[in-house]
Amino acid sequence: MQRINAHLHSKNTPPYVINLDPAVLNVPFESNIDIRDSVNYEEVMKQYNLGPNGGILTSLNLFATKVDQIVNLLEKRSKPDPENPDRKPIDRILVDTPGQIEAFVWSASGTILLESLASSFPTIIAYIIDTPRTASTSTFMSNMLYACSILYKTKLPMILVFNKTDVKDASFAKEWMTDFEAFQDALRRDENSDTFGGQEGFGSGGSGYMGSLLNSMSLVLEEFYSHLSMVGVSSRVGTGIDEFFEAVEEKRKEFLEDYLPELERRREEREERKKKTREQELDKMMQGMSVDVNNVAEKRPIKVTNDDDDVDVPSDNDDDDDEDDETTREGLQARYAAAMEGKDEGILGDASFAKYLHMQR
Ligand SMILES: Nc1nc2c(ncn2[C@@H]2O[C@H](COP(=O)(O)OP(=O)(O)OP(=O)(O)O)[C@@H](O)[C@H]2O)c(=O)[nH]1
Repeated sequence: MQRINAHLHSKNTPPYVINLDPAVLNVPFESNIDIRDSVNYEEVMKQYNLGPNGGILTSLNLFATKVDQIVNLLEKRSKPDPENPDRKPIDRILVDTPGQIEAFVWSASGTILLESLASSFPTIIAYIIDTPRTASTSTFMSNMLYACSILYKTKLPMILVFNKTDVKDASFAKEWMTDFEAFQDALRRDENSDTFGGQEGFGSGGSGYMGSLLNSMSLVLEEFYSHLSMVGVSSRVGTGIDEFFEAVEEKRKEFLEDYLPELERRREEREERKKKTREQELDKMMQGMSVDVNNVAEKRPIKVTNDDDDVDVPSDNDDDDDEDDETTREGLQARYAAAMEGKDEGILGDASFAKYLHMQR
């Protein structure tokens, strides 16, 4: 983050920076929006009696309730400001996610935040890999599987960024991703020397199980590699950063050409599904309610205390009965429809979020 932020500043195109890691102590760059300003991670852990990961997840959930405000702000900042013509509109937004990848990728709030961003801006995932720790065939494969799961979960264009190339060159990774035979050779080497997990891993050569598993997985991943861009960088030294931005540009085009139409199709499908469920629920609810209303009306007639008032008192022989019921039902229907669409903040806003939090706990 610091390196790409500094790079963009040096090109005189400062980015808009968002920090989504509630647990980070210090960040060596300035954020425009910082989750830590809105949510106190330690307080969240105390109040909800959570451990570190639960604390991060709940902080993200709390922050996700502000996503509309954030996207509105970003949209405003990405256009010229007539009141402040000297201010340059932002053209890049950097979002730093928590190191605990699963807390972001597999949580409802992570999905909400990503989908909201992607529905307003071309959004790209950069998956940062610690190259020296990915040099053995098994750690490489684990990393690729993780990246693959993120790609399929987020359905957004992805760049694999092999970092720390000042310590270990990433050419081996490129070779393994493009040449199946080269990976096979490396696999055989690791198998023979009993170094499947590399320095930090484990030795399990001899059983043949690991070898054949990795072999099959590398075949499966061939298709996955074809959808990715791969760059080697050193954040420390600054090498490969230009290639990183070239990959970003390539993926931005891909987002607009391939992902955006797909995103819109999925959104329409979801809206249609939501509408159908809403109508079905509404129907069920109104059926139940009209039964109740009739029961109550029969047993307890409305008590009129002031005869002078022009009150329409329903009675057994009142011809307007059906029409009145219909009007009440329509009125209620409209109000419930509004509430279920989330237009009535009072009914669904906080209550549904409280329920959601409860479910998460
Ligand atoms: N040698 C070398 N070290 C690096 C490089 N980039 C980062 N580091 C070191 O790797 C460590 C972790 O870097 P961070 O930037 O904190 O990593 P991060 O991905 O933000 O970590 P979390 O999001 O908290 O998981 C630090 O000690 C960095 O100095 C690099 O290009 N080369």
